[in-house]
Amino acid sequence: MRLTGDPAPGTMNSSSGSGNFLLVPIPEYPLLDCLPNKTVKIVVLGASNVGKTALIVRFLTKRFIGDYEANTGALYSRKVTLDGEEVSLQIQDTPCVALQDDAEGLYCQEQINRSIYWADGYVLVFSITDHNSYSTIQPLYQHVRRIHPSGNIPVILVGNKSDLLRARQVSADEGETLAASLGGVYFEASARENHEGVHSTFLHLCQEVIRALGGGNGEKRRGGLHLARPKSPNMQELKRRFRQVLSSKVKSSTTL
Ligand SMILES: Nc1nc2c(ncn2[C@@H]2O[C@H](COP(=O)(O)OP(=O)(O)OP(=O)(O)O)[C@@H](O)[C@H]2O)c(=O)[nH]1
Repeated sequence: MRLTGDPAPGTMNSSSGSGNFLLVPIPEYPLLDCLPNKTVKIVVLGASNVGKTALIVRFLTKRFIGDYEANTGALYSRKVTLDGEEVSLQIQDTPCVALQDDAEGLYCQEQINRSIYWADGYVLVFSITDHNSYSTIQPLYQHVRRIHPSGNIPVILVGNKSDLLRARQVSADEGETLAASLGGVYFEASARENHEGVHSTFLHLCQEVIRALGGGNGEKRRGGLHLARPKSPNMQELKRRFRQVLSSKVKSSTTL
């Protein structure tokens, strides 16, 4: 989901009256500031209501948010320190995916396909309280594979809402078995109750991505379907600002 009344992609609303609502801005920085060869692009994917937005927000802000509106796919940018080195991290939230009636194919918006193509690493999320959301993971992974048919795909599987043990429909064993079949690691997490668990989950994936990229983005796999980078409002805004800066530079150099 998208944050209610999100004033600008990449920032958090600061005017909501909800007690549960987060008031802390997520710092955004221009693409030009991205560290060369040190940009990690992650996409968070999963069925409806599993806690994709809640996990991202928890990771970036240490806070849990309760109020949302439908997710339109915000992109969050952050600098993080990994193993003592600064890395530019971009995390793409996505609208939900759903299984088709035959339970094999996926309803997956074009915007999500773009995000999958763009990303270096994948957080596949289900809710431990919703077996259907677990069932979407395997087809979802196959879908990612179709877009990136060759190469290593850094992926982690997250069983969210681990605070709701009494409502559990998916066992930890099922999570681990599925993660192993995808070639990733399984994490159980609670965006609601535990920041540390969520934090180490995302950091693990960042490290996997850096390893897979071999320290440089230039080597990124290119075998798959060619799709443009996702057009999140955040990216549009950054492009607009970039154009603005360029045109002001041109103007000032021509007036000299
Ligand atoms: N108990 C509990 N509730 C959670 C947790 N994470 C998220 N929720 C709640 O689950 C609901 C869905 O969370 P979202 O983060 O919006 O889920 P989403 O996957 O982005 O949802 P879509 O927009 O439908 O794709 C919200 O009511 C959250 O408050 C969790 O760890 N524990």
